[in-house]
Amino acid sequence: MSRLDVSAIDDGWVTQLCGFGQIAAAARTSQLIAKHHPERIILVGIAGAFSGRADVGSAYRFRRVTCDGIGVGAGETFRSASDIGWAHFADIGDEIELGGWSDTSTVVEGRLLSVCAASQSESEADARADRFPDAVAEDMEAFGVAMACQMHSVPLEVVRGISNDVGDRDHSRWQIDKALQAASELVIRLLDRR
Ligand SMILES: O=C(O)c1cccc(C(=O)CC[C@H]2O[C@@H](n3cnc4c(=O)[nH]cnc43)[C@H](O)[C@@H]2O)c1
Repeated sequence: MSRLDVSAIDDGWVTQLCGFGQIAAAARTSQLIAKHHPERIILVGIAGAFSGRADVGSAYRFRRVTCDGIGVGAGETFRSASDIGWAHFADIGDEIELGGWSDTSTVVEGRLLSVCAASQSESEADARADRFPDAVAEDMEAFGVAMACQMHSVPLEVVRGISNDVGDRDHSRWQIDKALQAASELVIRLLDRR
């Protein structure tokens, strides 16, 4: 079974699961922040890469996360919360800046797109890639975690290992172990440069 190897990470860090999808991740993060009062948080896991924008088996650290899927409509007629003039909460819109580490050398340009339902075909992936020309990868939790962190004023870093191409539903092609290994290594490098 694939797992993230966090054995090399210093004491003082608490490792917890955030759950699946934006809602579980936001609620769980808020619960964990209330319990542990962390100085900072790192979200680590896997994500899909938009074609040609990231390599399967590599890991990336992101500067910003954008929510896709909360708003009105679907497909080409979808309008996001910000598009229709709504904030998600107070001054939090569809996009949240990440970071908090002084060293930004391993941060990738381009955004992480955090979706409610993963793209299920190449055409859905292409449509999302067209709507977000600077989106590097797609995940399902980062925006929810970022929302909770923003509300609690806790800096968040997001590290995602790329396990698959966005839209690819054939799990036999996914490289989860390699992606998690790359993500572990990037987190350890990040902790060394704090
Ligand atoms: O069964 C499928 O076809 C399928 C397609 C995409 C994602 C899933 C998941 O169950 C995602 C689990 C988990 O991993 C992250 N993740 C990994 N690859 C992707 C992706 O291509 N698009 C969105 N999320 C992805 C995600 O954060 C989930 O937590 C199943």
